Amino acid sequence: MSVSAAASPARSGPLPPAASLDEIRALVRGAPGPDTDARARTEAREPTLTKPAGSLGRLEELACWLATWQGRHPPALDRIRCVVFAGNHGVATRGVSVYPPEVTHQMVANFQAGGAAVNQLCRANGADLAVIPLDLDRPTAPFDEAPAMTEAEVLEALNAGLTLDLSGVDALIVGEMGIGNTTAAAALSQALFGGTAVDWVGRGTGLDDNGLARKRAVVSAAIARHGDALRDPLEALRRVGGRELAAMAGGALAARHARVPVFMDGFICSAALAVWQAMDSHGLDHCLAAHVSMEPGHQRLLAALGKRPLMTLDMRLGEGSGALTCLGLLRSAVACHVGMATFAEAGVTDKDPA
Ligand SMILES: O=C(O)c1ccc[n+]([C@@H]2O[C@H](COP(=O)([O-])O)[C@@H](O)[C@H]2O)c1
Ligand SMILES: Cc1cc2nc[nH]c2cc1C
Repeated sequence: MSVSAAASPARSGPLPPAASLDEIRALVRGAPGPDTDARARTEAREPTLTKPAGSLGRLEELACWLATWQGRHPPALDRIRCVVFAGNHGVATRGVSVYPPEVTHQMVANFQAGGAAVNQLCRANGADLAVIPLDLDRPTAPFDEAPAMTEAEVLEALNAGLTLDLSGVDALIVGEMGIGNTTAAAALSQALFGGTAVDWVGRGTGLDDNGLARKRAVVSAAIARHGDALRDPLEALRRVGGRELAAMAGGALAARHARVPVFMDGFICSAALAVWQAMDSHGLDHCLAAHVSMEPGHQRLLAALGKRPLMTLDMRLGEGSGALTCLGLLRSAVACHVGMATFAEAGVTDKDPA
């Protein structure tokens, strides 16, 4: 009874690395928009399926959104790629995390050995995993004192995501690991959306009240230190972001160009990708908020981005874990849209047209 499959559009290979931040800006300006034909075909099929109109709630919207941003009808979620980027942060020396920076390296080894949450969640939810450590022996500069990265460094990190090969991939999850990176996410969120450190800074991996006060002071000092330079979103990413944040942003931009929807994970992932929406109000239209994390800044950030999370699971792990956990829901949306019989096929009487 399933809808007949339309030929998938040919996927081009990976994008070449950008040679400058201006080339990144040009990729944002030239990003493809929604596929209105695929959207129209999904919207036309949905009311013919054997259920009361609207009764599958958000699953109906999800099927339509997936088709729109995959650029094909019917949508598919057979091949999900999760890429976890890891980076180290100079700001981690400021007492802003309860874990020491060497945990980043140690967790990368754990990912590679298959022992982390992300490994189990990829297996349980049918996603493949790539782990990309980014210069772990070269932490970024402490950004309350100096820009976290040089232009060459942020470009290299952006390119780690931009050059991902997404051929044949139906959706992308970008995850991260980096001790200290909730401080970077808070500073970047404040740079992009305003407010105060109290609005954006949370306890991360578990700070006590003194630690929280210290972390707020570090973020406030960074915002004051960089001042008006933070008005340019890419410059904000360079000054108060981190390598794994830049790489996740690069991955989401590559996905837009490859017509691959992105399922956003927690606070750090959302802050990194927010750079594209700060540059272009439609820059994250191909990205969906899978869950809202316990880090309080995440709720505020999703509100600023106009995104309603699919689930609230009280998670605050990172690694792409929240997005991976939502895959069953997304696959449910596709399965119903693709596999259900229509009223005509099943001989079920439809409601009277109003
Ligand atoms: O995804 C989230 O919302 C999230 C919230 C709190 C912590 N984390 C993870 O914890 C690490 C950062 O925490 P912290 O306290 O060192 O800044 C980093 O590796 C993240 O993946 C992740
Ligand atoms: C152990 C550990 C695992 C993580 N995974 C993502 N962030 C993390 C932070 C810590 C501390």
